[in-house]
Amino acid sequence: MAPSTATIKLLNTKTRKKEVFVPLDPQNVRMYVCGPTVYDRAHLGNARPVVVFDVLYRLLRETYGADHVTYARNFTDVDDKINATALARKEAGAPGTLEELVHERSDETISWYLNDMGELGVLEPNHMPRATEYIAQMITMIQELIAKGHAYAAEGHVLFAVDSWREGYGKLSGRSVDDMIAGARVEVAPYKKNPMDFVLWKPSTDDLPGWDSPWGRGRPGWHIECSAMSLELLGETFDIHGGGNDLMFPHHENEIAQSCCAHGDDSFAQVWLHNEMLQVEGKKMSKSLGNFFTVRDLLDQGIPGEVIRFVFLSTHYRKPMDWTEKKAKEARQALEKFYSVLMVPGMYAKPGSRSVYLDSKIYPPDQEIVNALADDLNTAKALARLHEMLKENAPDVGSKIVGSLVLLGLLNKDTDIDRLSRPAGAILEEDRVDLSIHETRLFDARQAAMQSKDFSEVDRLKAAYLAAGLEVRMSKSGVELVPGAGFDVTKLEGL
Ligand SMILES: Nc1ncnc2c1ncn2[C@@H]1O[C@H](COP(=O)(O)OP(=O)(O)OP(=O)(O)O)[C@@H](O)[C@H]1O
Ligand SMILES: [Zn+2]
Repeated sequence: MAPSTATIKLLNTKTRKKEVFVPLDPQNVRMYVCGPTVYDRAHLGNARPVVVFDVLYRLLRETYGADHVTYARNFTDVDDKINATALARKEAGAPGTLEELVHERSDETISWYLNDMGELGVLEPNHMPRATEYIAQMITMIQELIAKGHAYAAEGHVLFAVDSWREGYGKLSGRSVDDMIAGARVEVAPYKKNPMDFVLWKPSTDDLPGWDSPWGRGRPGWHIECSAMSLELLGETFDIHGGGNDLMFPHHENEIAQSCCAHGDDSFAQVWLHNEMLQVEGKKMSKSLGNFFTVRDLLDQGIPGEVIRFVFLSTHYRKPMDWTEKKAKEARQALEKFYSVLMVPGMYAKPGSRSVYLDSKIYPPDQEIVNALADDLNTAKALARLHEMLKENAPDVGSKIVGSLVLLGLLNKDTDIDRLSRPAGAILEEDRVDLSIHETRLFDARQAAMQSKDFSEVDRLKAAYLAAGLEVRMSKSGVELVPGAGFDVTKLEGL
């Protein structure tokens, strides 16, 4: 693809200025984004940075070429909350050691996360490191920090000595160490030399996950994970570091302190980008406040992922936003219009199918949309431009809409462009064929059960069909499966 030529400008939290983005190496533009702690389903707030940085990833790929961008987003799989879930399962009688249950919980949460984010049209990053796979690198970095006088061991812990880097600490978030100490109300652990010192390593109990280290069996602190993984995957310096603005202090401030002190210069990330929070009645949506709903909740209510993504894109990433039904409705209507432009069989839509030809053809996006994104990810402006394009009569406007929707992550080769305009539960010819297979299967199972008197397979199938939103009508002459409003054909897969 011929890369488009827009100059990218980004508002750098570090300098508080909108700056022209100049990559360290245009052949390999590198971005690191702090990923989730994998203890439970992602709530809608957690999805906001994922979508925001996916838009940036797509823009960078468009600008520098898809093979010239490296994006890493981690999974934090060392955490008390994961341990607590595993412990609860163990107490409820689940088989396996606590360590195995911890691993199982992380695996399960990661697969939910990737599925849910996939529904929002999010591309998978090039690297998705799990903290537990980089413990050796973390230990090495901690040893370097101790050797350089930036960290000290005490009572099985290792702490970063904030006093050793007063000149740099607090710059990102705009705080001075003295103010921070004055404002600190936390009870200070006796092994800390300074109340602001933070944990690099801490002891672990025998039944919980832990690793051998020069300071005894223990586990890493959260901040060192990102410093070690970004170093390993992207190098000492890289272009962009992102995350929600709730991470700016202390997490990102601490990452900077660790990395700059370990590397011995003040390089690390060139540009820091922070998204604002998704809110509920003026407060951050968060697990601890309990004011959350998950991405999966919305998908289960029949709100397509594209609609959720569209709602995110309608607000600039640096502004707080909330989720409302009105926004979802408007997003759905807008997408319906854009997709309807594409339903020209043989042109964009595959004949007799609901998806778009994207495998073989490349549609360049509209330049004004690229420009809007290049201007500190002005997604709202990009969407406004899409609306304008609907009114244009130019012969290539359809292909530009396709290209722009692809760039925005609102269209891919699997998108069912007809879905939004179909009434909920409406069944297409292709799906009917599937149902007749299932009807025959249930019928045969019942015939067999009459002989064997073992109805377990019949019960299993019936339960699965009900769960997929089908009404099961059984009579002597046959079986009929009737889709209800909540029918979800994907739930029949793998039966
Ligand atoms: N309400 C929100 N709006 C936008 N981003 C959020 C919100 N809540 C968390 N994030 C972001 O989600 C990502 C994952 O964060 P993390 O795993 O720490 O969240 P969590 O502990 O599950 O969430 P919570 O903040 O609800 O306790 C981070 O980049 C964080 O900034
Ligand atoms: Zn991080």
